Amino acid sequence: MSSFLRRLLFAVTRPFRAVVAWLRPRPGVAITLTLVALLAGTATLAAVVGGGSTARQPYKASKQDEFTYSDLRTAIKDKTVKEATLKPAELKAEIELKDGAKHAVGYAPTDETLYADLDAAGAEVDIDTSFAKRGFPWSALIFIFGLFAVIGLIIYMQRQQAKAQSGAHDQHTKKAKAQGELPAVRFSDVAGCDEAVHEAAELVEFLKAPEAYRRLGAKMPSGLMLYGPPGTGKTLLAKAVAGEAGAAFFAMSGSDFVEMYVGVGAGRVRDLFAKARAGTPAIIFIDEVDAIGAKRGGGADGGQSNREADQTLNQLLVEMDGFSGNERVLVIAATNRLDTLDPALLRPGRFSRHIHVGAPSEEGRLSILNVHAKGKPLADDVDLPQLAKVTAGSSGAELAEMLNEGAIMAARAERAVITHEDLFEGFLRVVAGPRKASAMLAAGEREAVAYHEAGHVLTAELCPTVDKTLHATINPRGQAAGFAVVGRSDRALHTAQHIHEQLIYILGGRAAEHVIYGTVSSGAANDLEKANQIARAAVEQYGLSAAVGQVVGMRSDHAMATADSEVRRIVEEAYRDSIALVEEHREQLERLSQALLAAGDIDHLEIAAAMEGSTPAARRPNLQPLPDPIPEPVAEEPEPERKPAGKLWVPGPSDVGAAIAAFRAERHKRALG
Ligand SMILES: Nc1ncnc2c1ncn2[C@@H]1O[C@H](COP(=O)(O)OP(=O)(O)OP(=O)(O)O)[C@@H](O)[C@H]1O
Ligand SMILES: [Zn+2]
Repeated sequence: MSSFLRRLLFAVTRPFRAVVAWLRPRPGVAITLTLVALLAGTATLAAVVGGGSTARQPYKASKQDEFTYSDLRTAIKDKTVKEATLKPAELKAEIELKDGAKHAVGYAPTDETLYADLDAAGAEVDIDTSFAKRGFPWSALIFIFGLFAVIGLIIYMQRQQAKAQSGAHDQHTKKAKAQGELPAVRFSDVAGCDEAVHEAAELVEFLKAPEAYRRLGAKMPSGLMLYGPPGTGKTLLAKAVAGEAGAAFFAMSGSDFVEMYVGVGAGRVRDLFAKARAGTPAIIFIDEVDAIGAKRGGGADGGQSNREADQTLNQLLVEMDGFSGNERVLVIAATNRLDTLDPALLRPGRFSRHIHVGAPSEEGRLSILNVHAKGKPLADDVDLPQLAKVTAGSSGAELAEMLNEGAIMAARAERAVITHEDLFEGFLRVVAGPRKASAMLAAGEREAVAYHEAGHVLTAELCPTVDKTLHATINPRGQAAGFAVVGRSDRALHTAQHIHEQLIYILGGRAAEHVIYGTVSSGAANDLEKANQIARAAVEQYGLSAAVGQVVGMRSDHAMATADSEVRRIVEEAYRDSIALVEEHREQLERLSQALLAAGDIDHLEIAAAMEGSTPAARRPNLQPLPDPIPEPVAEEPEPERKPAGKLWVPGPSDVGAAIAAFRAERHKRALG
């Protein structure tokens, strides 16, 4: 069989195979459908045989046959009919006269005596019930058509459902499926992960000039695995590889393969590779590869979806094993969790090259901000290096989103440029969600939240190894009633001193509530949980407890009891110090909470102003001396009429400060009235 024929056959039988594949795991549906089909088929057949439904047209004799109905009646009367065959389906009688002449004649459906009369006239009468020659069996055809329509509809609905589940990826997928795109993305668009870019660049050389490598016997790697936290630019990097190499980009997500019927996922893999091979050089990008490439067998969900994933994974491995090393096709897969992948995927010849795409460093964040700030008019007060500093822990996607949200804020306010305030609001939206205007807290609650957040801010200011608060708010956002954004630095300190201070800060909110009200609200439970986690890690992972010692991972009852009591001791000591710090700086606490109550949120300059009067000498002896807590000299612009009453407003470094102050005063009024 020629390959064309084979392909034709494949294409023609595809819908049937899809139906069968879909029905195979659903025996209930299959049996029901078969029963319905059998019943309906029998009913149709009966209707057709009975001839009940079709309107019958009397038989019309041809021109040559002049024998008419009245001739037949005459022949009956004369008893000259030898044989007669009645065909009620066609309202036709076939007559053989005794003289041997044969005729066909039509009769009326109302003619009920014809049979009896012929019989009485001594003719041999036969009734032919066959319907072969009657009109086309439309009802049967309509029925079959309807059956297919119903099956089609069921399948269509299933697909729609699967599509809805696989969500946003699908549109993207469809585009890529139709034909590989040639991305305009370049390596210069991928910032903050130079090592990953460097490694990927090698493969671009391979794709561009394979001969140079082949001459030396080098084989093109068939797969590249990108791994790292979400939003760090894995998709972007894969696109850039395609863009740099001038390769067609075919993208699919692992979940697209799985939420299909058994066998369809594997078919999609086959299609994808066939398309890519037809248009080399090509990049096949499989996002969320863990959806199909998770360790086989012992899956958590066990059942159907797993079998489907296994088939899809097998097909992927088969396709990759089929690479001869001459195809200029590179498969790039991305995952957040390398450790959950099936080892078969990571073997040489498959995804043997792994590139880590990690969360960006401060320097990396700055270059990502620069990339995405292109084409966005920024106000003079925007300080990208400062933003890179305060966004520690943010991914590239979050930074891009922050700039975008900032631009939206500026556009909404009909500003020509994007201000620092816009960007910071954008940042808060990304990390905590939009401000909840509807979820205003009751006055009492608001005050408690203000003290709580002020406690965090205050203790952070007083602890030298804890990063200082950049922004604190008691305006509910996302899930939180209030929170403090702390300028996390990238360093991970795990000294006893750092952990002690970190705990003082985390428990600072509870400490403030305790000092002011004597009780602690339920909203602070989360802090306690976090403090316990950190203390446990200090004891069990970092070996920071003398009583437990340097043994990691011991499991005796006694050791566990000792560890528990050590965790409790560490947390309690921190809480004690936290309360002491808050009590000693009650004045600053009051000023911070007053500022929060008045303005809703305060930034690092306002915090610095509220902290005035706190001196290193006033701090606990077990804390290191602090540097000056005021990070920047505060400008003294006299603009008293714009200040909201009773609030610590310190104008920012540029003239937007006035506008923000007015905006804040307005909001303040709304919040109170
Ligand atoms: N390193 C980076 N440089 C520039 N932009 C980036 C970077 N990382 C992320 N972005 C921005 O974030 C967007 C989303 O990133 P991308 O989809 O590549 O992340 P991902 O690592 O594939 O995420 P996921 O694991 O969720 O699939 C990109 O289109 C880009 O605008
Ligand atoms: Zn808290």
